[in-house]
Amino acid sequence: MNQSKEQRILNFVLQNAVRGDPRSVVDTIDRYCSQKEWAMNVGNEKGLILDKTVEEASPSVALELGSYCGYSAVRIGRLLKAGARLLTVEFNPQFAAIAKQMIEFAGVQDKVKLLEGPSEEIIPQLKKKYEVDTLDFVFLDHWKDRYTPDTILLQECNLLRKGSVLLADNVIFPGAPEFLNYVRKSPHFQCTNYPSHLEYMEVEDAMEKAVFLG
Ligand SMILES: O=C(NCCc1nnc(-c2ccc3[nH]cnc3c2)[nH]1)c1cc(-c2ccc(F)cc2)cc(O)c1O
Ligand SMILES: [Mg+2]
Repeated sequence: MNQSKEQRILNFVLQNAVRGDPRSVVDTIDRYCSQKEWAMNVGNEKGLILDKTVEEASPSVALELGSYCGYSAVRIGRLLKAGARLLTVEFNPQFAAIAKQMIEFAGVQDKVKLLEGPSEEIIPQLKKKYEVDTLDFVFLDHWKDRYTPDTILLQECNLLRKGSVLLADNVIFPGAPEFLNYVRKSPHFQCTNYPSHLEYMEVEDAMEKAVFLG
């Protein structure tokens, strides 16, 4: 049975990156996806915006929606301070299996935990089952039509506190117009747009930061 693209990306990392070195895993995925097969990792250009936002937020507890191959989980995990943790949600079992191996190879498995299931099921479990009080940082990179309902769900579950930082990928391409409209109109969010490009392409894209005001 021929391999999936995600399996090919993982194999390329296992053969070409340095085990335990998150930077080499991220760079190796970017090399493969820019030279051989495009894939929907956040990429290095938007990845630098992600890095800066994570460093500024310096989260103790972070959530990622949409693990895919684990590229941004590794990217975020490498920046977390001692004792901090990232919970990353993936509902596609094939993607989850790849992401888990990517996270372990990169050596960030002590900081990053992959939760398998739909975000609408996992988010309401975060407090009780995963011992989360509030989230300091949320990276939205899953299905674009889930950004708004999940942002509302995070509020309903009291998972955001004054200063919680949401960062959303792809608000231009593929686009998340409803989410932009929601957070920019809401008195509970302070928004900033970061123009960029679609990963590995010269197509316009952007990330949106929305800080919860309480
Ligand atoms: O669909 C995307 N990302 C989402 C994957 C995912 N990985 N996991 C989930 C999940 C996780 C928990 C969930 N719970 C409920 N739905 C869920 C969906 N979704 C995506 C697509 C593109 C893209 C650009 C240009 C094209 F021509 C085609 C595609 C670019 C990007 O940067 C993306 O992030
Ligand atoms: Mg994305």
